[in-house]
Amino acid sequence: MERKETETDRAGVFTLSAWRELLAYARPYRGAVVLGGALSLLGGLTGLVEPLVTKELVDALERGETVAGLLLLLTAAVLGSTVVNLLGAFLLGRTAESVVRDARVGLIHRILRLRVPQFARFPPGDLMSRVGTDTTLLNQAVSHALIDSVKGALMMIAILVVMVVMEPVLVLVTLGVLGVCGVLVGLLAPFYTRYNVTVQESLGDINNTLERALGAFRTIKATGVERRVEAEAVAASERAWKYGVRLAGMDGAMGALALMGIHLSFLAVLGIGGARVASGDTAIGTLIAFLLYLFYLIEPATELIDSVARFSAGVAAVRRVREVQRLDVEADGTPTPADPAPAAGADRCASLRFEDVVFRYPDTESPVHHGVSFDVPPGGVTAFVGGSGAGKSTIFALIERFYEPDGGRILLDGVDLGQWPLHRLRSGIGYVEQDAPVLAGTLRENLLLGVEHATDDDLAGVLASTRLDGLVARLPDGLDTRVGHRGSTLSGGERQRVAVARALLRKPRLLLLDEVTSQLDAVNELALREAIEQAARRTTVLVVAHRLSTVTRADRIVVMDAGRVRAVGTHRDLVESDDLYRELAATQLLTAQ
Ligand SMILES: Nc1ncnc2c1ncn2[C@@H]1O[C@H](COP(=O)(O)OP(=O)(O)OP(=O)(O)O)[C@@H](O)[C@H]1O
Repeated sequence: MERKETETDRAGVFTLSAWRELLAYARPYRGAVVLGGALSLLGGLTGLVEPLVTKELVDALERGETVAGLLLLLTAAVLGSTVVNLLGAFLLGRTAESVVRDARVGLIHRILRLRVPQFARFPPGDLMSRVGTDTTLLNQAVSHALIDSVKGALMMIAILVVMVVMEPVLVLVTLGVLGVCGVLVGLLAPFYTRYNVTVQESLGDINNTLERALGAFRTIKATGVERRVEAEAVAASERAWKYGVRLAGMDGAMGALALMGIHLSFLAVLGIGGARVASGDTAIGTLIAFLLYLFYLIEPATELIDSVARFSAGVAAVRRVREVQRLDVEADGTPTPADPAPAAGADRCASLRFEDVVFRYPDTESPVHHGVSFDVPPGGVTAFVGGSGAGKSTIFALIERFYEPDGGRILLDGVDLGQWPLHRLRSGIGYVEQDAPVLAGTLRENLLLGVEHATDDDLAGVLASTRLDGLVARLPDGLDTRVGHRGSTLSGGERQRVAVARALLRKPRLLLLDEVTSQLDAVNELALREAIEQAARRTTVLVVAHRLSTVTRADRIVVMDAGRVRAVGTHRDLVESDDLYRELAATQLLTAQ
């Protein structure tokens, strides 16, 4: 599968700006981060008292003194550091979870409000993996990379300071050995980053492949391409496995290097320190305490190395999350509770006017509309007919403001569409898309989508007019029957009628119906046509239809041809005046009505 070049590919991952982006996520929680970090540090520092007390204890034993007080102090230090560590870890863990929640909430908010052209840039599977997997990696980056690296570095500094105070010569020995291991880890780090990015991209590829296939499950089966889809997903899984294994190897190597460094330092300190004890330059208690501190370095050193790993995974995730957050969203597409009630006159039929509208879809060569003009007075049925690709559905997409025209004007009730608050505009429109989508859930949920306030009488009336009442009576749980993924347990015609019923329940001022009778039998088509004509008494209805039989009774018919309005009139007018329409009528209706 072809993969788009992402910002992550172009920018590399170990950049300063990546750190800044991570910090930006943690900024709202800086209080908690500082307190949690301070507690963790304090816990670590409290633990550092233990070797010092141990040294005192050994010295006291050597001098034959009583050690009960020191033992009590030691116990208090252990308990104190445990409690403080626990509090710190909880606070930091909670912060990391909060950062993930914020990122998810932000992404969900943004994705649902994306402008339609922006949404088309990302496959849904990719967007979902950004909300799910990438935000989880963010947790790792914040809790491990950001916090643990700072904490680990501070702890190491604190421990080294204590060690310098105790025995500077042995610190030099320790740093020499640890330095060599640190350089080796540094050499491995870029590989770790690269492997991590590949694993994440491969996971995204699996998601995309499956999402594409599961979205058209029956087509995949009917065309027999299960093996090909499987091969694509398996190839991506293999790639994730291959690089995952390399990462596991790197993880092991980096951890082993850190441990080896500590152990080699231990041996070097034991050798050189032992000689210094023998020569009387160092007390035995000091050497024991020093060696204990050396082992205390294991935790912060491992934390630091772990942060490198988590950070490299997290930065790519941050960038993928940010890519979505930078996309354009609609300013006011959804109503808020504070929005005022609909304006006076909102129950009137809408009037519509297209004035010389020019429109080209983003990233396409030529316009779809080359100066489309027509007038629709309030009420009645206006039908759009014309060849496939003439630009009929695009008219509806422009009315809903999924796209903005490149030229000309569209006026609703005499007001330019751009002047309408988006949610106010859409709340007055009932729109049924060409493939009449039905969502997973119950029939009732589908019908009441966006019209939760509809009364039982409204519902019963609409069910009767769309002839869905018979279906509801047959279903085991009536309106509460689940309709499957994308309404898969309904027939095509039933799905169309559910979509129309949902639009009618909105009691719209403008009803846009795109090919809503294509899958209906003659009886249901006639019934739906009557329901639409009834609705046209209180609503302005626009329909796109391929079958002329469905629109011959329309109040006006707009004939479109290659992005232009060719003629407008009633069926009778057009049969007389327009060649293309007459031809369509002759082939479809056989006899002009
Ligand atoms: N999102 C899109 N991006 C790019 N081009 C598009 C997009 N949607 C439609 N088009 C193109 O715009 C042209 C007009 O499409 P439109 O859906 O408006 O035609 P139509 O008259 O409704 O056709 P049909 O009767 O087949 O549904 C077509 O050539 C189509 O390929």
